[in-house]
Amino acid sequence: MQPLPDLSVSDRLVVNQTGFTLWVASFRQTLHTTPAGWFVAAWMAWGRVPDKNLLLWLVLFFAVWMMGLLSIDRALKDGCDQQTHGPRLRVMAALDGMAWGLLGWLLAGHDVLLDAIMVALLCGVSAVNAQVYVSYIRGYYLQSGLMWSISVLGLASHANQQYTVDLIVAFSVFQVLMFYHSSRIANRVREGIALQLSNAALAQQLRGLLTKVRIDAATDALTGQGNRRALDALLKQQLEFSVSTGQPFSILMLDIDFFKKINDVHGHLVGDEALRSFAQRVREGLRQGDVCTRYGGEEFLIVLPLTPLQIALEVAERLRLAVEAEPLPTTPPLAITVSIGAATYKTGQTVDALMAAADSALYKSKRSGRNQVQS
Ligand SMILES: Nc1nc2c(ncn2[C@@H]2O[C@H](COP(=O)(O)OP(=O)(O)OP(=O)(O)O)[C@@H](O)[C@H]2O)c(=O)[nH]1
Repeated sequence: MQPLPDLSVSDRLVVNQTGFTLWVASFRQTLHTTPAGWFVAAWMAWGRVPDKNLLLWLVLFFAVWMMGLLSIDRALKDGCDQQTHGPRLRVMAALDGMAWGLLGWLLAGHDVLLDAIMVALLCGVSAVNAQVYVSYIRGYYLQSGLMWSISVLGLASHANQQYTVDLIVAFSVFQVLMFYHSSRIANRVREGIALQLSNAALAQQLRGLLTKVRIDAATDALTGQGNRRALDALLKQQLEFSVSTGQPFSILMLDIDFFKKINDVHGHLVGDEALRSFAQRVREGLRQGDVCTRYGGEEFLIVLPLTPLQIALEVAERLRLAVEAEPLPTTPPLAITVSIGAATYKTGQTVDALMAAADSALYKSKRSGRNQVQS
């Protein structure tokens, strides 16, 4: 069998494990057809071989068959780990091959018709198994190899009859061809599994990247809060919700007072740190469902779902006090204040009109001396 191209050791393990799992499931399926094989064998052999031998073979095969089913069910229940269940299931495959081989041994040398039908039956078993074991080809070599060698040994013990030699040659040619073709098909199947696995891994990686891109596209890089894009989507959503349910919602527009001075005195890096720290303090002062976004520069916009104006003013005042209460933990610590404009959605209003209302309330706060809340 050709080695698979471009597979790492771990990829190879995953491909082997997947192939093994597929084989176990198919192995279980095919065991359902085994009793049909017994029926054909018993019908052929009846009256030609001693009943005792035939019954012994049936009992032995039935035991192997039952053990096989139980082992497979146990493996499937346990998640089919190849390391754990591989050895036992390989033994089952070997016993299965031996049981069929024993049939060949038992029936060989009686008469030309019986032997020919028996070889045809074993070729059929081999052909079926070539498909069943296609994702786990080593199991096929084991199962059919044993079946072929034991039955051929049986036929060879009657090699004084010319037809048994012919049957040995025919069966051997058939088996070699089956091995050759099934190994090539198995290789294609393994390549298919490898391709599917790498596609699935790629799809998962892409899904992860897409989620990250979506989050990044809606997040302000400096403060980690929602950005303008997220705000627009959120406001649209809130407005639709409010229209359909009649529930109020409010927005708060926050602007740090004299922020320019911070940049001028301490530099832009400290200004950036102050923005991060301010955003965090605001975030900490909000309920779970409230959303803080960076509107632009040192302006932030908070969306308060299901909130009437009265409550919005209380939230705003609480935030204003929290900002004023202690300096931001920047280096150096900065004592700042914030002006806030509040507005509540009125039926029929557009998003732009609502924003304009909050903006003019903020302007009023600035005009009235800053560090206050207006609506
Ligand atoms: N460090 C930093 N500064 C920013 C950022 N975005 C905007 N700014 C600065 O924020 C300042 C805003 O100044 P102004 O609009 O004059 O407002 P202000 O000084 O806060 O005064 P009032 O708003 O009237 O109280 C400007 O100096 C901007 O450069 C940023 O991302 N990082």
